[in-house]
Amino acid sequence: MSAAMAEAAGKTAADTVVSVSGLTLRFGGLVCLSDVELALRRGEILAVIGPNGAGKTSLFNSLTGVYVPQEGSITLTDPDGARHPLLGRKTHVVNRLGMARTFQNIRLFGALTALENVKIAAETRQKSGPLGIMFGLPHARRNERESDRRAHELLDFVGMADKLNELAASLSYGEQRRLEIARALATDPQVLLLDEPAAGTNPTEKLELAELIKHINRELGISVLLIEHDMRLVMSVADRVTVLNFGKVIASGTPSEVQRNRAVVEAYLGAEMAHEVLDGGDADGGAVEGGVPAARGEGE
Ligand SMILES: Nc1ncnc2c1ncn2[C@@H]1O[C@H](COP(=O)(O)OP(=O)(O)OP(=O)(O)O)[C@@H](O)[C@H]1O
Repeated sequence: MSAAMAEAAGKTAADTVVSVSGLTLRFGGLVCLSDVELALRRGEILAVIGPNGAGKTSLFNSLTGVYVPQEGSITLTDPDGARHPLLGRKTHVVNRLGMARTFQNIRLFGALTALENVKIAAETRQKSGPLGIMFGLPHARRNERESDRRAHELLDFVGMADKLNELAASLSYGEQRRLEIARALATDPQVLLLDEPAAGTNPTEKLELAELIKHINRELGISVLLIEHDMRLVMSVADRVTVLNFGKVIASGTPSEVQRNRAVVEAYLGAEMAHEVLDGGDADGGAVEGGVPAARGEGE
């Protein structure tokens, strides 16, 4: 292979940061994910949407080592083209390789401050163990200063510089979601997986969140995989959308393409409504916006 060809091949490999192929996950007789194909391109925001129970969180759990699907492959590719198979890897290994996530149900240390929550995550990137810290070894003190600096920087980045010393449990829902994002960023990921980051937030917080997601993507160059029910948020931030229904990918494309995709509209609204929406019938009362429901209530 010529140098130019090798470079071109390398470039192609590096263009996709996470590639999922033939992924099948079963729980007993229940097929939760079925032959899922998905590619997250480097530098993009890809939304994964689908009705309740479609398999979105199970996909995230599979990507981050919480679940081990029976079939298929998940590959993370570094910017230099190095490829890491992720299937069956432990969650902390997946994280160290560059995948960080937030959770549908916020998981913070409620009794610790915002700063401490982020520092703990930053420290997972460092090598000094508890003994180094206990004996106050110079490298441990340096690391402590570094994680402190990084935590300040990230809390500032997510707009929480004035909340450093507040206990996580005392923060508003929107602030807790931001804190979770800062904590995920502290592990220096190349991919950020956000599981329903807008759940429980108010309209102003949703707008701020959309800005933050775009900011993370553009300023930090982090590729984002986003599960979200709020279609306005999805449509405003996603470069592309992949749609799951009953564990299967039923569509992939730009937001406007999937919004008008018949299989997608049927999955959300049923065949009859889809006919009315897509074929010019009376959609009745503005419950839909361009096909897919504009936003769904919390806790669905
Ligand atoms: N550990 C498990 N054991 C058994 N079944 C599971 C498990 N995890 C998920 N499932 C099932 O897999 C299916 C997909 O669930 P999942 O939570 O991934 O859907 P989702 O698209 O994230 O839904 P939602 O939008 O409601 O969060 C559901 O039927 C769920 O009950």
